[in-house]
Amino acid sequence: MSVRPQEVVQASNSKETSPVVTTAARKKITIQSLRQLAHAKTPIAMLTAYDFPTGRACEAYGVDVTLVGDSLAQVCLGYDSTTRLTMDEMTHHTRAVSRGSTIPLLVADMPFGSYHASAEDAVRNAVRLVSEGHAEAVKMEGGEEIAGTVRRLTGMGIPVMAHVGLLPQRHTSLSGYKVQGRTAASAQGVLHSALALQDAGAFSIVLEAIPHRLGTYITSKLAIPTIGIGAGPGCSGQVLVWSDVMSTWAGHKAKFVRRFADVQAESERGVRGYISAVREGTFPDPKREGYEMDIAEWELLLKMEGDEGWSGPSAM
Ligand SMILES: Nc1nc(=O)c2c([nH]1)NC[C@@H]1CN(c3ccc(C(=O)N[C@@H](CCC(=O)O)C(=O)O)cc3)CN21
Ligand SMILES: CC(C)C(=O)C(=O)O
Repeated sequence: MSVRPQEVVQASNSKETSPVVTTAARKKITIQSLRQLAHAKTPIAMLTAYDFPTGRACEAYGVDVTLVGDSLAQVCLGYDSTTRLTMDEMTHHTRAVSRGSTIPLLVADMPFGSYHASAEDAVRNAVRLVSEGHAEAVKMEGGEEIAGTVRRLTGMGIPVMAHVGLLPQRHTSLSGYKVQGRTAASAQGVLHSALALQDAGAFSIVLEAIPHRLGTYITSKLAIPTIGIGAGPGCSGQVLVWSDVMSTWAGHKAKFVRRFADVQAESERGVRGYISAVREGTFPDPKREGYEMDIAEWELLLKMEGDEGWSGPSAM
């Protein structure tokens, strides 16, 4: 049925020295190989996934980093904000993605509220995403105020991807989803946050919705890879939400979104085609989509039921 992860790993067991990822031969993506990609100026491709098939697709088609983003709340679970997402939901979906994922680095978002109340809370919840969810790293939104938490988690061996710029979990206090770093003072704030988070041990950092010049500038000032979403081509890599890439998200389209496929149109074609065939009686076709029964057994059944000569419902 499906390609087993083991077979993919064996196929990639070549002696290549370059960490460059191809579909033919791929090695496990690690924090070290991401750093090598960034230093070689080979852009890193990160994409979100929310369940087993999307995790499998990221793996099979060559994504470097698979993110179980808390956009899960909106694009999969139908909540109006990422702040509704619970640890139970994030853990459940991360575990599903992990079943289809071995090669990409698997990162899970820390849900809103799961890392703010105390360092103990952050540790417990991050550990849960790793041990129960099978995530390899966690992502957290915030600046200097979460540096202590980042230090605590990295210190105990849980890799942290930081996230600065537009912080969707704070859309209420920020009065909406707004581009950040447009003034010199705001840009300096984003840069200093990024530096503080790198200093606290973050292995990579998402830059969301900031001017592209600032994305390039921050990337040049950091030793760790930057992953941009609406932060320009000068970042070490890019990330987008699966449902935006596939055109399956019917809600708001941010300026940074590019739709690379129209899965929505294909879904409509499939659903409408199925309904029409059912209503027209052309599905199922008993020859192609049905099962046969030995005629002697059939005659015997009719005899057992005292229904010899039965020739279908119209004869009743
Ligand atoms: N489908 C989807 N894609 C995402 O990228 C995404 C989610 N959902 N949900 C969680 C967060 C929310 N995100 C968002 C949401 C809206 C904007 C947005 O509308 N930005 C304005 C900026 C306007 C301005 O300040 O000038 C835009 O028009 O791009 C950006 C990021 C990113 N994340
Ligand atoms: C858009 C990415 C960076 C994210 O945080 C999410 O998917 O929630």
